[in-house]
Amino acid sequence: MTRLSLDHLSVTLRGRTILRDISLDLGAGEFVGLIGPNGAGKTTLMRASLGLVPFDGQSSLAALPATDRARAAAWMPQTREIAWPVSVETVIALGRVPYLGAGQRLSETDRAAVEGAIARMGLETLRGRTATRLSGGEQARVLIARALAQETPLILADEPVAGLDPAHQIATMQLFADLARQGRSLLVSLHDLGLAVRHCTRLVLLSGGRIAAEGRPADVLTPETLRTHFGITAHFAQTPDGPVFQPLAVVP
Ligand SMILES: Nc1ncnc2c1ncn2[C@@H]1O[C@H](COP(=O)(O)OP(=O)(O)OP(=O)(O)O)[C@@H](O)[C@H]1O
Repeated sequence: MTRLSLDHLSVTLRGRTILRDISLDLGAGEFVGLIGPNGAGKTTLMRASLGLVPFDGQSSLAALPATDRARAAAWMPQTREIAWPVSVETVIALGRVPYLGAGQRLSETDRAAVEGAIARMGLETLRGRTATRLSGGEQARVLIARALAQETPLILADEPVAGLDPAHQIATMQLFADLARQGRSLLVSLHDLGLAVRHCTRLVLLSGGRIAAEGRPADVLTPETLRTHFGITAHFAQTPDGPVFQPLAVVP
């Protein structure tokens, strides 16, 4: 089952071509890591997929009416700003808005989704706190919980683990991998290639606005790819604890 289908998608902003001819399908059960150097076009690709920036070509998601889109995909943007000084619980409950009629209160189902998201992100002790007064990493976890509460088949997240401490980074990546195993689909941009290699089912490498490589993590992060697109060398080994990836040096 395809959850997102991009067909020859291109984006031009202020006369500059940012993305060229991107075709990509995301199926049920896939946890796809979108990787690439700064400015490669990762954010733009996710925003265009959602219909948040104009594009040429096709996005199955952007083609949906707004309410259907909000029930099909949850979006966690890179900017973590929470605008209003409301409780953590209230921010997370905003994930249920796509299911509520005008003025309608949360149903039992909505409340269960909010509770599930709070538990999954370990936010029980923060639920009553004012969201704007949390640390950056805590706010990020609240916004991931809001996306989880939306209970969509597809989640798009822009650098969701940036700024989280190691335990929460690993826990969040494991949670995403679990969601994929349960049949959900995730498209997540990541700079931490070590986490990407360990947890993603597929990597898509964007470079210069094009897909430069895609496939199983070990097949994408070759020495040649790392040198050409990231300008680094790295140590990459299969170990009894799973794949281990460590960037080593910048290529002169
Ligand atoms: N509104 C805009 N107008 C003009 N150029 C833009 C606009 N938004 C993004 N760009 C440019 O598009 C390119 C891709 O940006 P994008 O944010 O998609 O990259 P990214 O891969 O997510 O980068 P990073 O890893 O640094 O977050 C950059 O060169 C950026 O300057």
